[in-house]
Amino acid sequence: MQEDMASLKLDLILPALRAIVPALSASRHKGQAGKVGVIGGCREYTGAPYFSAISALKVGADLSHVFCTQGAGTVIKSYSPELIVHPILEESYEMKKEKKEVLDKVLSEMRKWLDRFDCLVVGPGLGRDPFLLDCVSEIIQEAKQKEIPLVIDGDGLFLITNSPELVCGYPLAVLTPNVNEHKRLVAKMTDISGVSAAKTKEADGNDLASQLKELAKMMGGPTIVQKGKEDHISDGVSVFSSDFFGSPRRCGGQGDVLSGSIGVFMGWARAFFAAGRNEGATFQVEERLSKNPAVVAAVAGSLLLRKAASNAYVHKKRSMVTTDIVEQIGTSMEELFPVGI
Ligand SMILES: NC(=O)C1=CN([C@@H]2O[C@H](COP(=O)(O)OP(=O)(O)OC[C@H]3O[C@@H](n4cnc5c(N)ncnc54)[C@H](OP(=O)(O)O)[C@@H]3O)[C@@H](O)[C@H]2O)[C@@H](O)CC1
Ligand SMILES: Nc1ncnc2c1ncn2[C@@H]1O[C@H](COP(=O)(O)OP(=O)(O)OP(=O)(O)O)[C@@H](O)[C@H]1O
Ligand SMILES: [Mg+2]
Repeated sequence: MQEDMASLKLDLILPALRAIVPALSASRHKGQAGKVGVIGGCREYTGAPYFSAISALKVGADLSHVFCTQGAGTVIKSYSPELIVHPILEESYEMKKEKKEVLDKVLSEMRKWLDRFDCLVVGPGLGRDPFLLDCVSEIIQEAKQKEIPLVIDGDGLFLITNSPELVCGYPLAVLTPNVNEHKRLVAKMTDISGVSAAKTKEADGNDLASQLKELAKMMGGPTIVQKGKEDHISDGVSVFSSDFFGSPRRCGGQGDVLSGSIGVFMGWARAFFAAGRNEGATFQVEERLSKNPAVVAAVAGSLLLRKAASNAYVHKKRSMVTTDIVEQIGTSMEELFPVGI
């Protein structure tokens, strides 16, 4: 383990994490517990944006939207009546109008909603169509101007690996790379920074955790959750490892549950910090838990996903799939963040 990496103790961090979760109360209106937008869903992938968006609702957001392509829209709607689905994106192969016209239309549709979101999750099942990614780059830039938090996952990481300037310097971004995505990001950033060939070679090695803080520093703002057997989380200042619970099943889609969950915690943590409530006694319990809301949200999301995966595994063992994890989010939330505390 890296020297300055803090291994979090559950009993010490739980009071602080519980403090950011809003109370349930009849005096709160719809939307106050969170509105999340997921940008993803294309010809190939409809499961990933669904997992991310439905997880956001089950963690406790009031509204969860998906922005996807036409073809994916009907499919995602059929998975769940809970999601608000906007089939506004277009891939090159299905485009019948000029690119500029389509881009303007996508942006004008997106602008109707953008201000309302507490967080945008960009990338689960987005695909890699170049035109679609150009549209998403524009959306990211508008979201940044409005200071909307971003969780970047899946093909969103492919996009920002090719164009890191989209998120470098933006502290309201959380990047959630898996091992492959992390290696690609390290290679790109070391290349840009002119780090020596020897260092770049390190990016191919297994010691990814030790590169994490350096990577986060190079990106100068975003918090990075490097997913794996343990999740390592860094904003370039602190590095935490989250090795709570988890399961030995590696079915696809667990990262999508994580991204949607972090999206909700990000909105909650930001509101909590903005109100200055992190200065209170509860939040001092674990001094080492960061004062950066993005890090707090990442730690909470990782803890929850790993708890839900562990619970699902107890019931389903080898047949456990991501739908089983989604079903366990409610129980896991209640075990970690009981209503009424
Ligand atoms: N149901 C759905 O709709 C889902 C859709 N999804 C969406 O798919 C899109 C692409 O995402 P991705 O994760 O498949 O792409 P990427 O990271 O390039 O991995 C590709 C290959 O790399 C390998 N590999 C992966 N992890 C590794 C590891 N830890 N250690 C070592 N190797 C590892 C492994 O290769 P293999 O073992 O097959 O050779 C893997 O197959 C993205 O939009 C995402 O959101 C998913 O969310 C799942 C559910
Ligand atoms: N070897 C492991 N042991 C225990 N938990 C793991 C392991 N690998 C990943 N996880 C958990 O699963 C989560 C998702 O990580 P994973 O590497 O599967 O992401 P991903 O490839 O992006 O997933 P997805 O299939 O959704 O795209 C991590 O946050 C981590 O908590
Ligand atoms: Mg993924």
